[in-house]
Order: sequence, then C-alpha cells, then structure tokens
Amino acid sequence: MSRVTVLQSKGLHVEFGGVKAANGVDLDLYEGELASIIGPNGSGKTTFLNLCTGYVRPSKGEVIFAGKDLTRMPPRDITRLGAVRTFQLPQLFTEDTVIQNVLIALAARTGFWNLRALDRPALRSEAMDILAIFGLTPQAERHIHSLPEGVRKLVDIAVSMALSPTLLLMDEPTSGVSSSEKFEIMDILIPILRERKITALLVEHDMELVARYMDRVIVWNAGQVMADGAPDAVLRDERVLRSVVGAI
Ligand SMILES: Nc1ncnc2c1ncn2[C@@H]1O[C@H](COP(=O)(O)OP(=O)(O)OP(=O)(O)O)[C@@H](O)[C@H]1O
Repeated sequence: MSRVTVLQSKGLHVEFGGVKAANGVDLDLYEGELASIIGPNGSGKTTFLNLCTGYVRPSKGEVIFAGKDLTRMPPRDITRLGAVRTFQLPQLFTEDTVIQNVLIALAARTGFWNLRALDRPALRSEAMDILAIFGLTPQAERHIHSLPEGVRKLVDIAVSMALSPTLLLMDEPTSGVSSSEKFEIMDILIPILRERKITALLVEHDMELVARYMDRVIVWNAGQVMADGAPDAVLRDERVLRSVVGAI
C-alpha cells in the first residue's frame, strides 16, 4: 500500500550567527505515522518545528503541507490548515479555566470569532466532549494556574486537539513531569492519535518513551538528519548511541 505524504521539507537551511541550525533538511512525514525527533542539545530539533510552523523562515528550501507551500505563511494560517504546534512550555491562558482554554481554541479554528461565540451551547458541548476524551471533565472549571504540571500538559494537548490537526508537531510534550506521569499522558494521547489518523512529530529526549510508542525515529545532528527508521533499529545503531544516547 502506498503511503500518503503529509509534510515534505526540501533542502531547508537556516543559520543563526554562524550556527547551521538547519543544514539541508529533506524529510517526508506520512499520514498517520507517529515519529519522534531525537538528537543532542542544540542540534536543531526545535528549529525544524519552527521552520514547519512559520516561526522561523528558511534561508533556502521549502516546506509543503497539504499541497501548499508553508514557507512564507504566518503561523496562524498554518494552524488553520491543520498543522498544529505545541511548545515546551504550555501556551495556555493561565488566569482562565480549562474549558475556557478549549473554547478559545475551538472558536479560533475559524479565525472569525468574538467573545460571545464562547457562550454558544454547541461550542461548549464540543469542548466538554474533548475534555472527556482526555479524562479532564472533573477539571473543566479549574483555573490553569491551580493545576499540577502533568494536568497542565494534558490540557495543552487537549487544546491542540481542539484545533482539529491532521499534523501535530509537539516540542517535548512530557518534559518536566515525572516518569510515571509521562507514560500516563502518552497512554491517553497515543490511542487518540491512532484513532484519528493524525500524523505526529514529537521532539523527545526520553528514549524509553520513544521506543515504546513511536513508529519512527529521526535522529538530528548539527542541523541534519543523521539516521531515520524504526525505533528498534535506530536506537541500536552505534553512531546514534554515541551521538545521542551517550551509552557507549
Ligand atoms: N531564534 C534563534 N535565534 C538565535 N539562535 C537560535 C534561534 N533558534 C535556535 N538557535 C540556535 O540554533 C541552534 C539549534 O537550536 P534548537 O533549539 O533548534 O536545538 P535543539 O536541538 O532543539 O536543542 P535542545 O534539545 O536543547 O532544545 C542552537 O545553537 C540555538 O542556540
């Protein structure tokens, strides 16, 4: 069966003060696959997400998503096309409640909304459905600032889901939480991604998590892809172990 390409990056270059954060990145992502980017600090993992979501413009190369060239598009237009980004630190309205955060994301999907739209019963019911999927119904009326970090991370993911992604680009979605909480978050997230056939690309430092949940691992080194394949093969590759895992 042929695979459907969701995102294609071609010859991406960008440099910051002499540092080649992307040095000719060619990468295709396929429909429904769950892939992880791993690599040493400063190798350009976050820069790749930034290049794909309009936060950084490449000096050379292009990014094609859903048949459109994203390279010069602003982030909000890319989000509306279905390529949704999460950040290492959750981007939530901390003075608002969990449901208000989801409602704002739902309303923002269209790009045309005002505060009255947030009171619409249909939108509220859609928001409650999303919270139920993530087991967040009991937290619906809690303020973000009062939540523990693990729950906040989950709310951030629920908010990204409210934007109806076909491609989800996540920068360390489980950083800063305990090991057991990491797996709890992934055990909720992964079945949702699979069921909705959402393509996901996660920047991740936890190799156990990568090995357990991902279909594909892409190894970054000095702004380039140095290895790419199934976790059981890539995570045993000696070059990868030397440069990333530091196990040799
Ligand atoms: N907006 C920017 N301005 C200046 N330098 C930047 C910018 N973004 C990234 N860099 C530099 O580009 C290089 C790659 O950074 P990037 O954050 O993409 O690496 P990373 O692999 O995600 O690192 P980490 O694992 O530490 O998060 C680093 O040297 C970083 O300092």
